[in-house]
Amino acid sequence: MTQRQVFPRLFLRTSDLACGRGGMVLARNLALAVAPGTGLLLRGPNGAGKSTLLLTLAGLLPPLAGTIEIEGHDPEAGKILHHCGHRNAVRARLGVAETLKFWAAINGATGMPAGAALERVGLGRLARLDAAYLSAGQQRRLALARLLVSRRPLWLLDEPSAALDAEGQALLGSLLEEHFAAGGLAVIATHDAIAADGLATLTLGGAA
Ligand SMILES: Nc1ncnc2c1ncn2[C@@H]1O[C@H](COP(=O)(O)OP(=O)(O)OP(=O)(O)O)[C@@H](O)[C@H]1O
Repeated sequence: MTQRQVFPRLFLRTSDLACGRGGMVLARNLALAVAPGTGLLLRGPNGAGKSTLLLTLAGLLPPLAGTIEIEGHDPEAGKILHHCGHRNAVRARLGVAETLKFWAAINGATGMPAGAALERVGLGRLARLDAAYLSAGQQRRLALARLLVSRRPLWLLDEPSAALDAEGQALLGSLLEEHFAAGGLAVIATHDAIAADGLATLTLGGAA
């Protein structure tokens, strides 16, 4: 889908970045450069540090060295990133649409209405179901819908295609391409092939 540029032109850059946790350095000397309308796939074996790098970029873990810069970011413009971890943040006894409205209230209802976002990810007919009853792939789709109800330019996605069927994987690719067409950026940890234009790859080392 063609979409006009809606985000400010942001560049994510790191310089000599090192990240790790539990006393371990997992990656060092990272010079990432992610331009508007593009994404970076993080690959590498289990334990290589992909999730750790995403958490560091999200500001949820401190860098061990180096800097992370978002060029072009106006601090007055509000939050710029979504960090979507590999858990889906679904609570029992909250309906599917209610869950999404909850996230829109927390993160800002700046994107699609919840109903439209559910339709977009293929969950429209399940809007009233208890979200805890969703299958693993459906919960992953609900997590993707969170990206749509609150518009933010930088998506940091940890295993976004886990449990998705082939149609869900194609959906993920098209959501990324729409995000890129709007000038958004993404960094994605994955073991899967993600089919979207505008993706480069960084492989992290480390032992399984
Ligand atoms: N809180 C913690 N304290 C100590 N070590 C941790 C902690 N959390 C993760 N680790 C370790 O950090 C290393 C990197 O984990 P991380 O989740 O970043 O890897 P990953 O590349 O995302 O792996 P996977 O492909 O399995 O998802 C692992 O060896 C893990 O055991």
